[in-house]
Amino acid sequence: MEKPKAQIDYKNPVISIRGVSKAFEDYAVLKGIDLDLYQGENLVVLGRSGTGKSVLIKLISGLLKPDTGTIQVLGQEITTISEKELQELRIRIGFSFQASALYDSMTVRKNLEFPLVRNRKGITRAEIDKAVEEVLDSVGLSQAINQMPSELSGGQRKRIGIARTLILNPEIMLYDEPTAGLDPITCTEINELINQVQQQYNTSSIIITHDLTCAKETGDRIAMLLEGQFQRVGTFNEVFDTDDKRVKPFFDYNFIQ
Ligand SMILES: Nc1ncnc2c1ncn2[C@@H]1O[C@H](COP(=O)(O)OP(=O)(O)OP(=O)(O)O)[C@@H](O)[C@H]1O
Repeated sequence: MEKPKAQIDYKNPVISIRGVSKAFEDYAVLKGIDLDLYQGENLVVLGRSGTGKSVLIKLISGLLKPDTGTIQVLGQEITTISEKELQELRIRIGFSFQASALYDSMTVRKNLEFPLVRNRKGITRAEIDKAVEEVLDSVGLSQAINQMPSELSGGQRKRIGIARTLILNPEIMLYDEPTAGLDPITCTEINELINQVQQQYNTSSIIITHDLTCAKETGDRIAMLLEGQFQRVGTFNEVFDTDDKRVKPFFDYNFIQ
């Protein structure tokens, strides 16, 4: 799959992380990391299990505080803002987590309405219907509007989960393991959807994964987290064009071209 060319503003970071460290007890997970996510970019964070990818997402969303360093998100310093400012900022960020977290007892329509009704006070019935129809069309599942989540495949549930995030028009998307547990064809469809979202919604995204096909198909840049630091950052080919003994096996084991 050829990735469509994205409009990326490399002068405008929407997330800027500097010197961030995080330890639990005496176990140092992140050891002074620096990372920028640029406007319009898909940035893939790659790393083995337990390297701190989820900790990174929690730091960016303000669920965890770093021991040292600064984290600017959409121009605000997340480590020092108030709880109210943090709540407002989080509405501008879309979270697509491993478990799509749909409400099993609600139809697709109701699942999609939920974030709108909760976060957009005064929204009218007609506006809600229009937003639901538009977002379902974007993820290619208009026909599923009255279905229950249990009637959908894993890939379809993933799409609805992404739609539920997109309905609030987030400026930043955080995808945590978007292809986990999906078959290879469905993985490719989700990768295409991530690229389509980048184009259509002009989002800047961090995609956390250890799926190298996902990394290759979606990432404008890849940041490889190894031993608590981003050891390699660049395009897919730049990151893997190395004899680094910590990187090579990752490629050889995971990826068959
Ligand atoms: N709240 C916590 N308290 C103690 N240790 C934690 C906490 N959160 C994370 N850790 C530890 O930090 C390390 C990194 O965890 P993290 O969940 O970020 O890994 P990951 O890279 O996301 O892994 P995976 O790909 O398996 O999800 C792990 O060793 C984990 O045990």
